[in-house]
Amino acid sequence: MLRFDFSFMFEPNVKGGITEEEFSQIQPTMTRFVEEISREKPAFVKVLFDRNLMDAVEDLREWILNFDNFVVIGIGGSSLGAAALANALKPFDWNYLSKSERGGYLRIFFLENVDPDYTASVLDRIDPRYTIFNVVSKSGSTAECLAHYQIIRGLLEVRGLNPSEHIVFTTDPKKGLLRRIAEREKIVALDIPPELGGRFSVLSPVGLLPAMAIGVDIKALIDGAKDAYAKCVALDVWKNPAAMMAACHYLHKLKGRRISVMMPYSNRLYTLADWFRQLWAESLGKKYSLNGEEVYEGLTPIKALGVVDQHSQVQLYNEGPDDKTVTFVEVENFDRDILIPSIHDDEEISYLGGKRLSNLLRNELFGTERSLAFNNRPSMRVIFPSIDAYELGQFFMYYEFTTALMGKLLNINPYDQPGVELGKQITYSLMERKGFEKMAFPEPSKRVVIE
Ligand SMILES: O=P(O)(O)OC[C@H]1O[C@](O)(CO)[C@@H](O)[C@@H]1O
Repeated sequence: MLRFDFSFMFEPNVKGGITEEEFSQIQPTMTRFVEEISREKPAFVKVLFDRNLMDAVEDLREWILNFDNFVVIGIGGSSLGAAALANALKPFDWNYLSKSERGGYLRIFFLENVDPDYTASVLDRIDPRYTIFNVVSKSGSTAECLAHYQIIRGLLEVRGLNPSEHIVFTTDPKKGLLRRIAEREKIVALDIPPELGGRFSVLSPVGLLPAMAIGVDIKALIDGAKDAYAKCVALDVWKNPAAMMAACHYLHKLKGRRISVMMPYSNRLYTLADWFRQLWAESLGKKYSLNGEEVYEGLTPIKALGVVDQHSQVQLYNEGPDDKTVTFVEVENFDRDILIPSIHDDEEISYLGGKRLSNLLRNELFGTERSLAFNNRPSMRVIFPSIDAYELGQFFMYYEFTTALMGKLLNINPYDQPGVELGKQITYSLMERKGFEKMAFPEPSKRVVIE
């Protein structure tokens, strides 16, 4: 099981940390909110116990494994979870390996951003004859996804390939354009439960299908999440990692620490921080409270990579404004390790000889953690005994539950994202989408441009 170390979130370990009194005051509230959420059973919990969703993915296994390439076409919650899984659970050279070296599983590519250079370079790398395109969109109307969908449709058409043999949708079970096209053209379509938000959907077919295609043990993923959920509903806050994380981040927010840095000391877990960023930002950044008051609430998620960002960000974390909490993500056992040979006796280098690279990485984490504590900057650690599907499943569940608790503490709705719509509508207007012609939007009356 993942472990959590909150020591440096608290006094006396960190001056200005959480006091015992502050924590005991919030404990009854945390217990009440844990009870409420376990009673409410939000969609991200229900999805774990919906066997049909997993079966629908498993039913496609034989078909999917015929292909060589799996291309995820989606953005935000429709791609970040799958990208985090692929990056964490597959070696960095996965796409360069042969099919037999991949154990019969597929290469994986992501078409998220509509950057033509990037999209073209991905399409250069895949032969559509041996490719399955997974078009993932809960709403079925996201412009980036639909643009990429039409591009690959065009590609299949010029190759005389049948779209229903190379495309699988993941979308709303009833609503939206993709569902309509699926019915019209008999294209296979997996369901995203209607009440499940994109950023909470990694443990649904949104994440499970790509994960299966690259050989991830999706049952272990769900089992990890279920075992974490069992801890998330513990009423004793001291035994409940999600309640502890929410209480600590909330109490530090009250102390002015609104910025949440996630700093994995692992390249494989770095993309998890991207998934966390959407979850935290889109769930907690809300203009209105549940009572309709203007609150402009939210905590700002920032990602950093250990140890690389020790050499770029830590100066700020230690000596800049005291407005952050840092979450280190530690790996205890890496799949591989390297012994540093002793080449020179010079004092500046000899101490590294005979040591393991993982040893250096871990001591760098501890060094940074202690330097923050020395500067009275709070931090916590999430500890992965190793990196596998079971642990990833836990991580997703702990953070989804923590986010739900933060929504209660901040008195906002963590499941909607009204603030993303205006930008989309202005884009529709600029792209001359029917019905958006009259969109008025602010133009700078005073232009300040340096040519
Ligand atoms: O799955 P969809 O509906 O294409 O949306 C993709 C993403 O866009 C958002 O709606 C934000 O614009 C996210 O909430 C969502 O994860």
